[in-house]
Amino acid sequence: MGQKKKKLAKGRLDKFYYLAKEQGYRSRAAFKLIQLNKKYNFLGNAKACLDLCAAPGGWMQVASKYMPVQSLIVGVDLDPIRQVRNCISIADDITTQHCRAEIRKALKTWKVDVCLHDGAPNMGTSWVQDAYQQAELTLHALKLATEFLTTGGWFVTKVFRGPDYNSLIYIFNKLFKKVESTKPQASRNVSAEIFVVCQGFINPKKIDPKLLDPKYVFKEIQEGPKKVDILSDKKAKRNRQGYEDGVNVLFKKAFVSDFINSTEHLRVLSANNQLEWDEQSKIYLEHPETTTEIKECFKDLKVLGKFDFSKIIKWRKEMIQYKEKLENPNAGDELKPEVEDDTPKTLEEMDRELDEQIKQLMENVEKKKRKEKKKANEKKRDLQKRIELQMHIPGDSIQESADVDLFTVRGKNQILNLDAEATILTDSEDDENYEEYSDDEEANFDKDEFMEQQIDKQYNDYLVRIKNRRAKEVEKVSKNKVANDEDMEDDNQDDQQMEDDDDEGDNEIYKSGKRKAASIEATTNLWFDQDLFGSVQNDEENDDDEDNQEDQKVIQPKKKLKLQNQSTTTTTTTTTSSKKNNKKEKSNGKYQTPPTSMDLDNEEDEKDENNYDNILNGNNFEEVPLEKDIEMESDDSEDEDDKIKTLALGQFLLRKKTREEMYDNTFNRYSFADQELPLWFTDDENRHNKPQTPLTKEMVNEIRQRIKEIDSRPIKKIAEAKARKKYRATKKMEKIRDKANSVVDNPEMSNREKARAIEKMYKGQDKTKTKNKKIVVIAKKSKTAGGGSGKYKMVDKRQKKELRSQKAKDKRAGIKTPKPKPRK
Ligand SMILES: C[S@@+](CC[C@H](N)C(=O)[O-])C[C@H]1O[C@@H](n2cnc3c(N)ncnc32)[C@H](O)[C@@H]1O
Repeated sequence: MGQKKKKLAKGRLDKFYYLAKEQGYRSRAAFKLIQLNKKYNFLGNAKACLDLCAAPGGWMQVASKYMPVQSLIVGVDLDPIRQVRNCISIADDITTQHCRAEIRKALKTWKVDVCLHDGAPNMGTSWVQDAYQQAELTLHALKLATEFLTTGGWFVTKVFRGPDYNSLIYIFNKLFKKVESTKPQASRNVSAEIFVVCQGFINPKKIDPKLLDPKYVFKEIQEGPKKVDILSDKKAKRNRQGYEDGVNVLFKKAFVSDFINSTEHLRVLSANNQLEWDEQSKIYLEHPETTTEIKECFKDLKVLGKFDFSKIIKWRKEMIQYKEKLENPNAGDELKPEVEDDTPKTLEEMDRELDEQIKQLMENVEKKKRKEKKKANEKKRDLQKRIELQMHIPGDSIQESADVDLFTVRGKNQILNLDAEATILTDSEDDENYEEYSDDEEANFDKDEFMEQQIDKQYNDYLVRIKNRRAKEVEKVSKNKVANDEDMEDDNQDDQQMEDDDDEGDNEIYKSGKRKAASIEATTNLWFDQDLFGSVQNDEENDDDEDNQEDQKVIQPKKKLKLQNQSTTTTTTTTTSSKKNNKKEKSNGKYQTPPTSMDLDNEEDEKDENNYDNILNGNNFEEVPLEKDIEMESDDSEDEDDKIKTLALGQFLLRKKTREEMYDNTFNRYSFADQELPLWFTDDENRHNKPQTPLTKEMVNEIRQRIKEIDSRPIKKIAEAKARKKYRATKKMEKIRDKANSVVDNPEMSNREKARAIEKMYKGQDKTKTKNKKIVVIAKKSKTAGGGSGKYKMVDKRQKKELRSQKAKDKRAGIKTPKPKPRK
């Protein structure tokens, strides 16, 4: 059990272990030989191979696989080797003479091209002892190799990097032309093993036995290789290959206290194989962090991974703190006063602190304000949406009016307390709202109010100027024309209205009240102008219409009409209003549809002038078309163009982004006719506020084209029938093709017969050809048909019958009937 654990700890079950299992190799060592052979290819041409220390036979399996068939492979090991295909195995100690004789027996007169050695003596005594035993075993293997290797043969051996490594390399170089040390991938990095590939066995006639005597060679080498001059090779090359001495060569250990106290603790970890618990470090053993895992890790540092090292390093940190605590138990308490600094603060510092606190508070207040503002905005947006979704009727809720107030432009009346409403401000909820504003904001309102006053004054002046000009023109006309009573009356009314206007201009309270009333009405109208209320409105209007049928004209407040125009901006559906209707309205000349197209631009000025006239005349009324007309028009079904426009607009509703864009575009801050707007602004707004539909000519054309395509499609049943017909035809053709193929493949038929048969099959399939109907002329009795002069076939019922019976008779008798000649 313990051994198994050790194996797992060293991570022995690596990829080569699994690969060996998968590929049926008896040991993972097989891959070492595979890799060595891949590099040097010593097995490819070898006819005989001697594998020393071969159990359990992994290398033998590889040799058998890579060497040519029927080559000789002999494996020797202390342990018996299970039979490997085409291999001879010997169980013996390679250091003995008996083994030598056994090998000789197995090889007979043969010499081997390759001698392999992967021997590992029983380890576990001490590192130095193990290394020596390994070197000794290698030398024994070399001895056998020199005996059984053919000239130019290969000797591949495992060597442990240790003090005797260089001695071995020295000997190899004496006996082989080329010696190379290599470490195949399959050999673990943590292992001190290395493979030496010696190629080109020199096969000297006489080899000094001392060269292969371990005790002598290793001793002599340590004392100085120059003394060993067995082969009188004076130029002994110094081998620079292999691993440096000192690195992974010797088993090194250090004390745990060294690791903890050293400033180069990482170097201590990397340079040693083990950390030992000395007297000094025993204090750490009591610490709860010194787990058995940590202790195990210290036993073999070379097998540790990154995670283990990080654990050890963490442990070291804790131990240092622990040590400091042990050495100076009051260290923690001494630190406390430094943390809680009770030194009195200077005035400056206190000031700074206060400033910071104030700043923080201010920021919080600002944040709160912003949040409230945002909330109110959201509320308003929500309300607008609710109105849009017809979930809410403006003016119904008290809450809503408060919100609207908060976001409407504050008229001067509210601020200056000039009108009745303004006086109420002092005790109303508006007052509370007003108090929310800071001094700066109040100053801003004062400025705004002043500016508004100025603008209103200028605008009134402008109106007076226009009024005067108009009056002069009227005067001129009246001089040239014969003034009738009606005109006179109108003028008088105009004058009266002008006077009234003037009065109103002076009386802001009156004006504002009137405007407000108009605005409320406008808002109501705007709401009920939506399509949803169309029928209701029409019904009502219808009723009115009945009352006013005789007059043929109805008079509506001017603002209502204007806001009806505005309402087109808030509802997209109004854009689909009938083109026909527009035409009718235009022809009517009394009412114009809301400015839905650019064509109306030219007419706008004229219209505006009329509006101004109305304002000047104090009418505030405008002629509108008959309600009857509107009703009739609205009853008409939508024509093609409107359908197309609706469809095109509908496309914008499909995507969230375009839908919301369109939705947003229909709103502006004046959509609901904010109260207390300056007159000049509302006038201007009415003139320019036009619905902006995102439709383009291309889009409309595209939809039109699409509808055309849909219209041109056949009805479903016909299309299905056609498809069925086509399907049947294709099936039939497929069948014929199969038959034709079988005909083509038929070896018993001649080409001509094949062609004829295929032609017959395809005959009648071409539906494009019209059938030539045979014209049969049946002459009645002796009469000739048609009386034509050309050849024709006479068909006589009796003759036909006779001919048929004659044919049958002839057939039975085996006579070929001649064709009857046509009668002329
Ligand atoms: C690492 S194993 C060899 C694995 C082998 N190359 C393979 O691929 O299966 C080392 C072998 O050397 C053998 N060995 C050690 N000392 C030996 C000796 N003096 N004579 C023969 N075999 C020996 C051990 O019995 C062991 O089976």
